[in-house]
Amino acid sequence: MAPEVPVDTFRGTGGKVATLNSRAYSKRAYVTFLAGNGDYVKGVVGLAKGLRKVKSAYPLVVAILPDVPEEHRQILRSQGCIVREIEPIYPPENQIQFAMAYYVINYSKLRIWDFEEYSKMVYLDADIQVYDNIDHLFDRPDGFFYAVMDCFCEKTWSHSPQYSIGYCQQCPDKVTWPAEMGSPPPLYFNAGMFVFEPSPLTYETLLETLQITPPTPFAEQDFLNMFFQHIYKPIPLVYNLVLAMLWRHPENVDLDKVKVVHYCAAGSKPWRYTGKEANMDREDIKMLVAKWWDMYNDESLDFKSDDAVPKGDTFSRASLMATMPEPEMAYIPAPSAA
Ligand SMILES: O=c1ccn([C@@H]2O[C@H](COP(=O)(O)OP(=O)(O)O)[C@@H](O)[C@H]2O)c(=O)[nH]1
Ligand SMILES: OC[C@H]1O[C@H](O[C@@H]2[C@@H](O)[C@H](O)[C@@H](O)[C@H](O)[C@@H]2O)[C@H](O)[C@@H](O)[C@H]1O
Ligand SMILES: [Mn+2]
Repeated sequence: MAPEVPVDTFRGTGGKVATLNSRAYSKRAYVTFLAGNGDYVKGVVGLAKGLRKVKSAYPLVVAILPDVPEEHRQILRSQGCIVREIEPIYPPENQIQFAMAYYVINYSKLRIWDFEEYSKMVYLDADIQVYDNIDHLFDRPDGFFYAVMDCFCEKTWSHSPQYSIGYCQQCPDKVTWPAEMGSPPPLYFNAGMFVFEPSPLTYETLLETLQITPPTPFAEQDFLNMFFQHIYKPIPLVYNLVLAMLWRHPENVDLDKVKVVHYCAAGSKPWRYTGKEANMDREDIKMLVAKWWDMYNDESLDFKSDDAVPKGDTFSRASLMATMPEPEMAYIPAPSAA
């Protein structure tokens, strides 16, 4: 009986050759975004260690702006990250004032659609931590944009009609959208985490559309919500717990089930946490910040060169595949001679 050769084995010699749909085997990766020479690099290190702890099968790509210092780039490489420099993206000239200044650099996130060597990516902000394996998100059907719904109740939304009437998509029956204000806003996602497919065509269209779209308060988050409105698919909150949900919609949160925590509430960035801002003295916030630091300080989670091929029974074929070159051809079991 001819030896069985796993169908998705990478390049080899001999045996009958069959081409496979290369998309089925194209690369997947997590991706985050880093700008500046400040302490967000700690967020990326924490994220890299968190993904390692949950045994993610896919690498972490870090899209960095040119202002990220070499020392920080080295730290990221030493943690097994794939560091990719990108050029900044600015919204249309003389209209920047309409976006909250703090968010303008986030338009540069759009460069990740240009990472066309990847067929599917999961974007995660650097102030996000992954506490449970979420690799299965890569298997969601292609052709959609997956992300978690945001909340409109924080003061950061005070510019919006939703906030002015107390409407939030997290509890649409509490304050119903008044007919005189037209139809309720379409479902709106938080852009700190999303599942997407890089593509040259999408990338080109994003940039062209951006040039004719006046900036708005939540910058690239508003823009992405407008751009992907028709293919946006909400995914459960466990994949991106926007911390304000803990005090704004506690009925929607089961902390024991949460897989991904997004430290986006004012004062909640673990690496600059003081506990002084509103809600930051809550026991659940203190627990989540401590959990982030435990992960960040856990030296057993530092990248080691043999990490590429995990040891022992914890290793999964997917993780081996993630470290193997993309199969250009594959072998199917040669017909048995017997
Ligand atoms: O000085 C900065 C500000 C932002 N970011 C990146 O941009 C993302 C979005 O900003 P932030 O998470 O602070 O926004 P929030 O989710 O808190 O609104 C961050 O997570 C980082 O990945 C960065 O690298 N350096
Ligand atoms: O550039 C706009 C940013 O908008 C989002 O953050 C906001 C949003 O979540 C609001 O709903 C909250 O009220 C607010 O606190 C929070 O900062 C994304 O997390 C971030 O990645 C980025 O896209
Ligand atoms: Mn964030």
